[in-house]
Amino acid sequence: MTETRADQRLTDAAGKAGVLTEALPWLERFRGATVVVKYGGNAMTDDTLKRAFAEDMVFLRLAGLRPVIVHGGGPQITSMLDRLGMRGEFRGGLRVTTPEVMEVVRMVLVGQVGRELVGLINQHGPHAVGMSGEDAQLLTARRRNAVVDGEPVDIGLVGDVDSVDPTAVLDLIEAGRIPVISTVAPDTDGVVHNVNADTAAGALAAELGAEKLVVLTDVEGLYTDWPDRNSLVSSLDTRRLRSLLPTLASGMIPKMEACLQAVSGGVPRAHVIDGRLAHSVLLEVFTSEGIGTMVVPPEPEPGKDEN
Ligand SMILES: Nc1ncnc2c1ncn2[C@@H]1O[C@H](COP(=O)(O)OP(=O)(O)O)[C@@H](O)[C@H]1O
Ligand SMILES: CC(=O)N[C@@H](CCC(=O)OP(=O)(O)O)C(=O)O
Repeated sequence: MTETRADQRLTDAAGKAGVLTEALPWLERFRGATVVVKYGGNAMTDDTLKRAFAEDMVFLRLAGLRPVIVHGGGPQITSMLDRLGMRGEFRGGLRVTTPEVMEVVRMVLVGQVGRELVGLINQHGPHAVGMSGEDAQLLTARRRNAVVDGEPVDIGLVGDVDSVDPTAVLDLIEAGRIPVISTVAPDTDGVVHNVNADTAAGALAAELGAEKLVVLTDVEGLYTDWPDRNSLVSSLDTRRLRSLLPTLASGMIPKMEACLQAVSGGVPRAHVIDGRLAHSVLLEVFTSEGIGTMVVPPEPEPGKDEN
């Protein structure tokens, strides 16, 4: 029997309704939940993708969730350093940050990348407010002692998160806003440090008691044997992640450390997803299958209480 145009319309309509009804249990479950979304610089190279990301954040907010965005901007910083004739270098996935590089990092993250995201979201209404780790003592940094290949290395003004004061973020969330956070932060002496955005997102998700941490990047998820494309892992617990961490390379290190910190700090799930796919956040949050790699707490062993 041949399918008529009317049959086709009915099939399409049923498919669309199916997408919406599949979202219903997740809408119920995540209503009021805080979701920290880390938007990596490598996933924001395309204007269409950036607009889709902004739509997703507004969608989450209007669906009753409480999105908090922590953005990166590594490639954007590198491109500005190039334009200024300055040399950039990474050690162990972190940028070596001299005082001169720090000025560029702050200018690009706060003044360029953060502003652009706020602007894109606010094309849909007065939702987004930008802030940096410097605002209202949101983040206090502690200089990071990096170790690469077992050797201590000086990577300059790179900070770990020493403390988080989430008051200003909570105020914005309560007011119905979407905080958009740039990850530069002063130490206790007021010296501004460059904090990796994954690191900051992990710490913030734990401190806010988020329901989820979602990290958008430019790869499908975590490959246990990178770059073997057959080694993509859809779910792993923190115990397995801890044992994998020493084998990971470059940008994946801070990302998976952030997932580990968030889940160990009480966040039930952390996800690394492909930001090159338009609306990947909606697919992760509102579909039963989800996408990317999910990190969860380990099943408790009998008689043990461990994260
Ligand atoms: N085990 C791994 N699984 C997935 N990606 C990996 C792995 N090891 C290294 N990578 C690299 O890490 C990159 C993501 O990190 P990064 O470039 O810092 O992204 P972002 O700008 O989103 O923070 C991937 O594009 C990939 O090239
Ligand atoms: C210390 C450190 O490496 N800081 C990062 C901050 C930006 C960032 O994390 O950007 P992505 O998320 O796009 O990688 C940097 O200077 O590139």
